[in-house]
Amino acid sequence: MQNIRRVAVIGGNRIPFARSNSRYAGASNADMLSAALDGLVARFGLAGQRVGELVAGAVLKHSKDFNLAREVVLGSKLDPHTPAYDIQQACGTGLEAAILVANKIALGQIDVGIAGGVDTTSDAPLAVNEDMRRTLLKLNSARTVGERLKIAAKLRPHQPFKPEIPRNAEPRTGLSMGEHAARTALRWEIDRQSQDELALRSHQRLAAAYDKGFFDDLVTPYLGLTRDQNLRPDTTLEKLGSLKPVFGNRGADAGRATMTAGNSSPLTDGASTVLLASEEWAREHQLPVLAWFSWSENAAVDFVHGDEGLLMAPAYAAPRMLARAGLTLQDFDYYEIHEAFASQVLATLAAWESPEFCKDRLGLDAPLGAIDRNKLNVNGSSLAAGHPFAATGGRIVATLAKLLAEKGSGRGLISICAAGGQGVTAILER
Ligand SMILES: CC(=O)CC(=O)SCCNC(=O)CCNC(=O)[C@H](O)C(C)(C)COP(=O)(O)OP(=O)(O)OC[C@H]1O[C@@H](n2cnc3c(N)ncnc32)[C@H](O)[C@@H]1OP(=O)(O)O
Repeated sequence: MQNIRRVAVIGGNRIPFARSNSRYAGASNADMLSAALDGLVARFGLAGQRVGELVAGAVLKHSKDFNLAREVVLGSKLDPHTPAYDIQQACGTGLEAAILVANKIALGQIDVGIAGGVDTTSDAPLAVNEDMRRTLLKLNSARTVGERLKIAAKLRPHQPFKPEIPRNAEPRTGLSMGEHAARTALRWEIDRQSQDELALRSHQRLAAAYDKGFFDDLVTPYLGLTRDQNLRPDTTLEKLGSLKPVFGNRGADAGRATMTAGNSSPLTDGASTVLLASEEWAREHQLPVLAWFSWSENAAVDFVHGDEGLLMAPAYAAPRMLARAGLTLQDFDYYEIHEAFASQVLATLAAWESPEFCKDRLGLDAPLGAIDRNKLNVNGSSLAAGHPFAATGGRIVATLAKLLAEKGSGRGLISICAAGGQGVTAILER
């Protein structure tokens, strides 16, 4: 085995994120990931090149897309000898793809790789119900007309018309991401005003970043969109405060519900890609390094049997990563905490500030403490940009790497909560 090598983030490219069932309603995962990849290939002169590996994923995937990443490579200008495969780690997919690529580069197994992610809730896979599915499979394998007629005769009239539509819910609890987050918001007493303020800042900061051209070399226009469609530069605290709660608004605690369409990330379509390489590869190709991909850590919580919140795993992952890296929570210039919900970000920060949580759950003598909120999601995050599940990690890695490059030095923490009670965290440095 070779020595561990430094891993460079060279850059990223994504398409503007669109509201679900809107501008990209006619586009597939393959269309959008291809658009993001084409932009990356063009920006970094990768046409005709064999890249070490392309790792990508989608949370909602059609069965026909069994290796979406490879299909997208074959449709791109990359050398078709570029190996590619799909992964799925819920909303952590894009970051996990970057970690996998980075680890192979670090170990000397590849010199350059691309991480990608894409999702569309507009073109979600829709399955027929279980009875129908099994009947159709039997019909497909029947050998004679007689056999087919026998199987078809068993079909009940309602069967074909009862599709199974994918829900944004946990299979083990039946609760949606938002309903789980609402419980966590109550547990951590996250108030409505703080959530709305976080949402407002996300919109204001994303709009300001677009205005000053920050995304000019990170986002390529697609299907008529030049900016993220969910971005509302003119939203106000009053408007956000007037929205009705949409999660946690049933049952005994309905009166304490705080989560609205304004302080929850919206259902979104979009794709992102990130180019990672060894230092030597970057030098040979005369491409500047934006930042170094230095640490990562995953965690999972038992939200089924225990009282840990579904989206609280990053609160465990980040401290473990800090311990391994020999850093404190305050040793950062930027914090990129994925805004699945404003309440999720605020609950994570509250946990790190809590002496009880840090002692009982993390086994620490003292709380991790507060962060400087001015360093949090400085160019906005998922509340404003939207959250096409698997594409969010790539958006964040590219944004943070460019922030570090512009600053010239420093360190940034990435934290992404994921369905299934998981969390993916990483550190970029320059
Ligand atoms: C999956 C993982 O692994 C981990 C994770 O990240 S968990 C997160 C996963 N994502 C989710 O769960 C998605 C959660 N979001 C949703 O389900 C939906 O977006 C939602 C239920 C919250 C809202 O859906 P919706 O009602 O269709 O939203 P939408 O119509 O856009 O907004 C409702 C209203 O609020 C208004 N609004 C929304 N945001 C606003 C803002 N920032 N400012 C002002 N008004 C706003 C809209 O204008 C709209 O007003 P009208 O009714 O007057 O038109």
